[in-house]
Amino acid sequence: MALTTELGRQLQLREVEGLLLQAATVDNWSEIQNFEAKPDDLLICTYPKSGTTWIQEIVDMIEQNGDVEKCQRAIIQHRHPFIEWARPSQTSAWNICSPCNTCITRTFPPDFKGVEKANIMPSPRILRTHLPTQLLPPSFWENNCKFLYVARNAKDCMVSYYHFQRMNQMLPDPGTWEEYFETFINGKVAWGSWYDHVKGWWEIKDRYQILFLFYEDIKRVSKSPSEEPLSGLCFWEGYPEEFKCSNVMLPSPQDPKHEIQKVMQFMGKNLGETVLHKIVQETSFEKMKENPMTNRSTVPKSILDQSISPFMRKGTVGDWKNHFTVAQNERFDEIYRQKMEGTSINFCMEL
Ligand SMILES: Nc1ncnc2c1ncn2[C@@H]1O[C@H](COP(=O)(O)O)[C@@H](OP(=O)(O)O)[C@H]1O
Ligand SMILES: CCc1ccc(OS(=O)(=O)O)cc1
Repeated sequence: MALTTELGRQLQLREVEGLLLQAATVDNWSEIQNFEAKPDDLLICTYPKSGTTWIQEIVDMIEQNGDVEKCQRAIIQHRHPFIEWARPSQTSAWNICSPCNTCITRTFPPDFKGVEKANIMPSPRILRTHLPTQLLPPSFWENNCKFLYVARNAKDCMVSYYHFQRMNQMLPDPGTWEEYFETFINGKVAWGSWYDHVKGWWEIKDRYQILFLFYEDIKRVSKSPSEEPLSGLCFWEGYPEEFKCSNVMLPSPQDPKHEIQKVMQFMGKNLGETVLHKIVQETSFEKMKENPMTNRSTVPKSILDQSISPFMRKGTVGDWKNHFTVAQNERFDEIYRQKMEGTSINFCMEL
């Protein structure tokens, strides 16, 4: 009982092949590695905080042909099994009750492991993971499954992960922003280094059935001028100066449904313009923040404390500018250049 909640939080990560994962995941590692993928599985893959929930909702809306009611059937965490997810064992030392700070017998609501959920799910299955390529259960490669990878620029990812670790009682306390900056660039966070994760998936994208998307592209195209107020000055993010104007309707620089259309085609679906437009609207940050099936409001405060930071926090591109000092930005850019040397991947850091 002498363990503090803080120490309990630090104990929650352990290494597999040099990469930090949740202890409960490591405890179930052989079961996860032996997971049997099927040829018609679609696996949603992301580094944490890259827009997983967003792409899950987009994929589900496509799968359900734009039927909002059907997407309300369950919380998003239950719709697409998280294959490496396992609830920590209830008597583990780190299951210390956060309100009383002493009790270790507190029970979590029953939950199936990700692999168990996937095993009882009818095909075609849509699953999700944060695993890097080298730790993915081999059956996904053997069965030539489809992978949908979403990448987000490292700076915004770091900021989002920092706030997530502040509010997620199942992950280590991030410490100060300065401390977390070091932790993140050294890859000492759950699911490891952002650089290795993104590079790993990018490098194999042409060898397998991988649709590789960027958070920033989905964000950019998810905003259409027709949804903007028609009066007053318009300062649309991402628009060149000459497009900023007052009281007029302007053409969109890109089809707002472009990225969603790519996902639809990848999934082998064919939905009309009206349905695509509905999907764009229903998966906006504002809608998803209010939606109890996506905003994590059903997760107990003892796990996700949204009074510290909401799960649907900002949903923007470029929030890093509100966190990085000039010195941190320069240091980050230099480290980024070294770590990403030789890759052709390009990220947009602001819209
Ligand atoms: N519909 C949406 N549009 C834009 N961003 C979204 C979104 N839904 C979730 N997000 C953002 O995606 C991040 C969470 O990613 P994940 O689902 O992988 O955990 C959060 O970023 P921020 O913390 O920057 O706001 C969250 O706000
Ligand atoms: C593995 C730590 C973790 C991650 C996400 C959680 O909540 S949710 O699945 O995003 O609702 C909880 C714990």
